[in-house]
Amino acid sequence: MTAEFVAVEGPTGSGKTTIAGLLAHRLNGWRGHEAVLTAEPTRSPFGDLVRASEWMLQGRALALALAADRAHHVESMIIPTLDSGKHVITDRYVQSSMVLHRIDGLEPDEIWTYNQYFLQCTTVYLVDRPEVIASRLAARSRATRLELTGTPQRQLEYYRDAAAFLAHPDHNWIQHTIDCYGRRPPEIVDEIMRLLNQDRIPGHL
Ligand SMILES: Nc1ncnc2c1ncn2[C@@H]1O[C@H](COP(=O)(O)OP(=O)(O)O)[C@@H](O)[C@H]1O
Ligand SMILES: Cc1cn([C@H]2C[C@H](O)[C@@H](COP(=O)(O)OP(=O)(O)O)O2)c(=O)[nH]c1=O
Repeated sequence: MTAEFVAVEGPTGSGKTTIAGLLAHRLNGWRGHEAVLTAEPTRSPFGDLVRASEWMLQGRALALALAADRAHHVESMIIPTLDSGKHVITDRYVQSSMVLHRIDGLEPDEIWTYNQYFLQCTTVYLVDRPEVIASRLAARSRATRLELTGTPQRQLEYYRDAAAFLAHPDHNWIQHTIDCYGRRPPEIVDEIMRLLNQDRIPGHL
C-alpha cells in the first residue's frame, strides 16, 4: 500500500483546520504509514509573504503567487514526503484556488491553467449551513480580504462547481463531500476514515 495524499477543503470557517489536524492524528499509523500535516499557503517564507500580501496582490497576481507557492510545496515537501512512505494531509489545495480566485474575478478555466499539472489527491470537502459558517466567521477577530469578499453561500456554490469540474472524466479526482451540520469533529473524522477505507485510493500517482 502506498502513502495517501489527502486535501481537506471547504469554505472559510467550515472546520478545515480543525478536521485536518484530527485527521492527521487518525491517519498516523494507518496502513503502517506515519502522517504529516501541512497547509497552504505554506508556512515557508514565500507562503508567509503571499499570505501577508493578500491585500496588495489581487486577481491574477494572487492566483499566480499561490500557484508558485503550491509548486514549491508539491516539489519540495509533498512528493518527497509521499516518497518516504508518509501520508500527507493538506489544509487547502487546488480547490481553494478554484474557489477563491474565482471570487477574486478570474474565470475557472484560467485558474485551472495555473493548477492543471499539480499532483492529484483525494479531496474531502466540508460543507455546513451558510448561517453556521457565517456565525463562526463573525466570531473571528481578523478576516482576510477574500473572507470579506466572498460569502459562505458563494464559497459553497463555487466549491460545488469545483467538485463537478474535477469529477469530469478528463480529471477524475477522488472526492468526498461531508455534511458537517450538527456533527462534532470526531464524528466527521470517523466518516472520513470510513470513506478512505472504502476507496481504492491511488495515492501517490
Ligand atoms: N464540527 C464542528 N462543530 C463545531 N465547531 C466546529 C466544528 N468544526 C470546527 N469548529 C469550530 O469552528 C471554528 C472554525 O474552524 P476552523 O477549523 O478554523 O475552520 P477553517 O479552517 O475552515 O477556517 C473553530 O472555532 C472551530 O473550533
Ligand atoms: C490555498 C489558497 C489560499 N488562499 C487564501 C485564502 C485565505 O485568505 C488565505 C489563507 O489564510 P489562512 O488564515 O492562512 O488560512 P485559513 O483561511 O484556511 O485559516 O489564503 C487563496 O487565496 N488561494 C489559495 O489557493
